[in-house]
Amino acid sequence: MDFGDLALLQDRQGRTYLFRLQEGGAFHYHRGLIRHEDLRAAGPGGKVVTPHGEVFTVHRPSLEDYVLKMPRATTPTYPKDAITLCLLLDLAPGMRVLEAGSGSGGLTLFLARAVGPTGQVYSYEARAKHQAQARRNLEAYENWGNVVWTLADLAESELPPGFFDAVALDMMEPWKALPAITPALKPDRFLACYLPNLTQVITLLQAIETEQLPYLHERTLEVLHREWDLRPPVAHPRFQQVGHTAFLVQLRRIHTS
Ligand SMILES: C[S@@+](CC[C@H](N)C(=O)[O-])C[C@H]1O[C@@H](n2cnc3c(N)ncnc32)[C@H](O)[C@@H]1O
Repeated sequence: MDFGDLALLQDRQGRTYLFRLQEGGAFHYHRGLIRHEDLRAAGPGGKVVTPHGEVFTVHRPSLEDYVLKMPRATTPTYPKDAITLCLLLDLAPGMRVLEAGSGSGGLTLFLARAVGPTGQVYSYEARAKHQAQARRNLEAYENWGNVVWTLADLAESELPPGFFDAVALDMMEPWKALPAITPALKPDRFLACYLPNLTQVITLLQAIETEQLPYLHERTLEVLHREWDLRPPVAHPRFQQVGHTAFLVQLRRIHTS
């Protein structure tokens, strides 16, 4: 861990602080100051103690840490959902995955890691400001050199036929983009949508039925993590939990009859 690297500090209560180490820099805490030089010396997995005796552990931020704390243009796909989308899309190294919208780049980071340097993420975004933030976030954390950014409305875009192994949609009205996307997705491969509202899920499924689009609705699910507070003799579910984030809809492309 060196100057210029991202560091995550964690206090004894589990609160975390994300920042970049700078030569001459300092982390200002209400109970004392910690020099970045001391964090560099402690290294990942090490400990530092403030002049007031406050103990922090030093870490490299995981992808989950980073996405939850990175600067935002829009709310990123929640990490528990992003990793489940990779499962629902059956992603593997070397695959080509289409994504919209880029938003803050949270899901892009997970997709890029899943398909790896031999794969490619084609990330579409309609708003320049959002795309710029997504690009900055990817650059700031991890760049496999495998993301192609396109500033365009996906519903209006021309896509190469039978080109993508998977499609991930985190956008308000994904059904509007299905006519453009469908010929571009390989048969028997997956399209998954991240939809906060059940009304969106219903509209999506109705559009598939009324427009007779070639998809099987495999499943719709929610990802629920129930965290526990374990400090014996205290041992119970945490009083504050992440509640609803979104519904994940898994569709499988079939042949047109
Ligand atoms: C909730 S955000 C996506 C967040 C992103 N998944 C992340 O993890 O940071 C939705 C984004 O979709 C974009 N969007 C909506 N409709 C679109 C379309 N038809 N084509 C391209 N982008 C679109 C919006 O501008 C917005 O930035």
